[in-house]
Amino acid sequence: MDNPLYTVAQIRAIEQSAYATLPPGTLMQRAGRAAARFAMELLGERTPGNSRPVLVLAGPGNNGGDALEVAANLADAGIDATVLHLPGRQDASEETATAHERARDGTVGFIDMLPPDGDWGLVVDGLFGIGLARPLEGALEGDYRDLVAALEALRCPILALDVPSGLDADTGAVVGPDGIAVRATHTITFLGDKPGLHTAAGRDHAGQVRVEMLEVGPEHLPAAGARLGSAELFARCLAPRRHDTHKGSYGDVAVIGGAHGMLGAPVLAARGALLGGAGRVFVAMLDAGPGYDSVQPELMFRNADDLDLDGRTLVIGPGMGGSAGAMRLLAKALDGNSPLVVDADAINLIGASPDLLGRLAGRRAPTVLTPHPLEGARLLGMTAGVVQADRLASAREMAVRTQATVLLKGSGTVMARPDGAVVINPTGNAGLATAGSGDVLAGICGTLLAQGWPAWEAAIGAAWIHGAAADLLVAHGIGPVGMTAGELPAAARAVLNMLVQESLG
Ligand SMILES: NC(=O)C1=CN([C@@H]2O[C@H](COP(=O)(O)OP(=O)(O)OC[C@H]3O[C@@H](n4cnc5c(N)ncnc54)[C@H](OP(=O)(O)O)[C@@H]3O)[C@@H](O)[C@H]2O)[C@H](O)CC1
Ligand SMILES: [K+]
Repeated sequence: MDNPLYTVAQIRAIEQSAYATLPPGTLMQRAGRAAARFAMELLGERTPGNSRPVLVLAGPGNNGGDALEVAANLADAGIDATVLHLPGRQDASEETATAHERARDGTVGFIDMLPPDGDWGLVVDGLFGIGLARPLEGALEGDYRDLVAALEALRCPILALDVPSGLDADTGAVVGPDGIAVRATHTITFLGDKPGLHTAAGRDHAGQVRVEMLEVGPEHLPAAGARLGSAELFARCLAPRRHDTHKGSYGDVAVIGGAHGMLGAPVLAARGALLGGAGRVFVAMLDAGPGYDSVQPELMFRNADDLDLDGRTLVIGPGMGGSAGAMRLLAKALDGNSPLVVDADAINLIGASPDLLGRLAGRRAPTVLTPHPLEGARLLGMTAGVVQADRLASAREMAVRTQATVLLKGSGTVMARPDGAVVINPTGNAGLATAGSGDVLAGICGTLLAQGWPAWEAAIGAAWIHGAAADLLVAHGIGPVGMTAGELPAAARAVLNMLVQESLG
């Protein structure tokens, strides 16, 4: 299944293209009907007239028009709908004015302010959609900010229309330096899915996302530059194992890292690589560390300077530090022909050295960079805040500069290629926000490269499997609170085996 993600500019183009072929108001009416159906699903099968009312927030633009259509449809279905309408300074569009009349003519109730003791069954957020032009403000401009803040105290589901109000649909950032945005439990988004619902603050604000195409056919849809990840994007790499194979059939991974005081990081990466299926996994330590891993004695420990790097997939950086020795090893790895995952301290070193950056950009073997936002910021010479303000653009820029596949970690991990293609990973949860989980991810990415996956599929697959492993742990009560990185490799192994099994049909 293809899951394209469209920019606001592309959604506007889809809207205009479809609009030209339809009577005025058709798309808004369809949006209103679809969202009212979704609202009724969320309300469950409660007896009409005997349930808590639905609060519908309608803003000044067409998002508000959608909301008024929802209210009219709910009222027609016998559901008690109350609208809080905050019109703007400008006249409403014709379709929004029509929706307003329809709601006024029916049994919809209108209120001017939020009652302090309101007991709602559901809130519908139709304040702003893709037309949000600036941060939500207080008294001077309609009290949007206070209204959204008041929603935080409610315990009922919140259904956002198109985009949670206050969120940037392109980037997933809350608009404004001290901005506020609706925290919806569900979002019904129109005419195509949007990247901002799936990355940065997007996942926390959008909740569960449903895409509603409003009966607009594929002839109106442009080519998407970004898509939402799915196992189908790497399905061609999932192969069942043959009987007549040996450990040499599944590749060697060498994890290079582990300076003094940071010996755990490469071990976690190596465990991820081993349980992800590599034939042999080495831990190449910079420091004189432990001789073996008592949890995973299959791992082979070596001194980093002594290990032959040829013919091995390398994961370089976990706990590596920034010593001259680390730099020398990194230069050697970058100059070689081994598939390579560049993580953690290795990224910091490259960020500080145009020479290393040049070596990286000149590589021909498969190369994946796995920065977290701060490492990515060092690579681009900016702050982590700027990286996070537009994660897709930042990841694309990193991919161009390094000529490598980039995997920018964070909620809604973003994979980018130098040609601009982007995938946002949909799996994972807050349990991954713990020390060492990035090391395991680098190890999983390395193991997939070692098993012959191309860089793009290895990055998408590693992010997906790592996130699904965390989801599996949560499903078993192991997290999100207290989930540890050491628990991820076994869960990732279970996910990978499930995927291979499913790929057999
Ligand atoms: N047109 C259709 O048939 C369909 C539209 N859909 C829905 O429409 C919205 C997009 O509608 P649009 O009117 O372009 O934009 P919004 O409703 O999101 O908001 C624009 C209005 O809001 C004002 N504005 C913007 N930011 C703020 C702010 N921070 N505070 C106060 N007011 C703000 C803006 O006024 P200006 O002063 O900036 O001119 C506009 O009045 C889309 O998201 C869909 O929900 C459906 O897709 C169906 C088809
Ligand atoms: K909205």
